[in-house]
Amino acid sequence: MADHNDQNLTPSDLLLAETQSWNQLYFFIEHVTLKCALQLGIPNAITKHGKPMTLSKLMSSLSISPSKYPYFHRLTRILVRYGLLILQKHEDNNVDDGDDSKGYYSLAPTDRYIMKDGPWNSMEDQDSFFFKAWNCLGDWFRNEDPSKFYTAYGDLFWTKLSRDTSSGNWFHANMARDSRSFMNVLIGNEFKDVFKGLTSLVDVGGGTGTVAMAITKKFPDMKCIVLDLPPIVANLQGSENLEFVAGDMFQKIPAANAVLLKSILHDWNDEEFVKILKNCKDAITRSGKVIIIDMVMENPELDDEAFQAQLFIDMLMMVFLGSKERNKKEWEKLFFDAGFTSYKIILTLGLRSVIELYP
Ligand SMILES: C[S@@+](CC[C@H](N)C(=O)[O-])C[C@H]1O[C@@H](n2cnc3c(N)ncnc32)[C@H](O)[C@@H]1O
Ligand SMILES: O=c1cc(-c2ccc(O)cc2)oc2c(O)c(O)ccc12
Repeated sequence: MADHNDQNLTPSDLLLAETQSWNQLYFFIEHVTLKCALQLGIPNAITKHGKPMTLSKLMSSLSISPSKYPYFHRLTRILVRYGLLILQKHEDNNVDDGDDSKGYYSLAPTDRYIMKDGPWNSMEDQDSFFFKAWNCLGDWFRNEDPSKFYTAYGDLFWTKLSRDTSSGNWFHANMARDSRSFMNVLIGNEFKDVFKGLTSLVDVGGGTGTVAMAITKKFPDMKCIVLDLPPIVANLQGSENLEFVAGDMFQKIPAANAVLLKSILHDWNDEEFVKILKNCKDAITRSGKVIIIDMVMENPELDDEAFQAQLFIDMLMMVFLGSKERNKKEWEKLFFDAGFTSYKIILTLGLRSVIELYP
């Protein structure tokens, strides 16, 4: 007797549903195997070796006993499936011995971003902090807390970071890596026009200054201020054209030609968003502008893989901050609610867009 749920499914539907349910229920294994690769040091071992390496050489470089070969090749097999590793088969690969793992393993191009020095890969040392907030997400939909992070910690994200030095350092180090990577693309070619002609700029929520340092290096005549919370900038040393200012963007933003907001507005709800932008409007000159670097959801320029990444980060915003990523219509409404008259989406670089906002 077919289960009542199956009665409308054909046999092939049932078999497809089985495959889909395994993939949906066990999708987390991609994350587990990536973390395992990081934990074992596979990317660094291959990078250090300097060229593709056989499985046995990889195992010995990782001090993994040959007795684990029957298991280790299954880990590398799934890492190849996920596109984290590339397997180049031996020319004379003797497929008769059934060992399809023979060949040379190298890192996929994306790994150099994810594994070696990309942002957000040092979750190892923040396993509990980062992943605890994700557990039992359903609980949050049944309570009145502002975010799942609050449900997990009894603290808002920024409050917790300012109180917990190691998590705060982990977070700001990752934001700095994200900024270094993004600014290399933005300033490294013709997109530097965004900052052209500016004599002063305030990087609001500029963290430890990675973006501001990149800008002042490229534009030495520009005076840059990094505004961030006291615990973040307290011990940071500025330079001739870079100053760290402790403050609260909800209170006041120092005056300048332009204000930069990178990965800021997606941290806040609509009311807070408008408050920040109103303070930005008060800070810039009439001929000035606000430069926003953030995601524009449902961006037709982006492919499905990028859209999925944006959905992940939107979930991240919901879980950690109770905030959201916004589509073009949502951005535009809040720009006008904050009293700005016009804006331009200058360009899209990967997941994020550069938007200029005019008073
Ligand atoms: C997601 S991080 C972005 C950092 C940096 N803009 C970047 O993209 O790398 C958000 C920043 O906003 C800062 N922040 C949070 N609340 C703030 C406030 N009330 N006033 C100023 N900065 C604040 C945080 O300390 C953090 O550095
Ligand atoms: O954990 C994050 C990650 C981001 C992030 C990652 C990649 C992007 O292309 C954009 C943003 O941003 C965060 C953020 O703004 C925040 O306040 C907390 C956590 C994260």
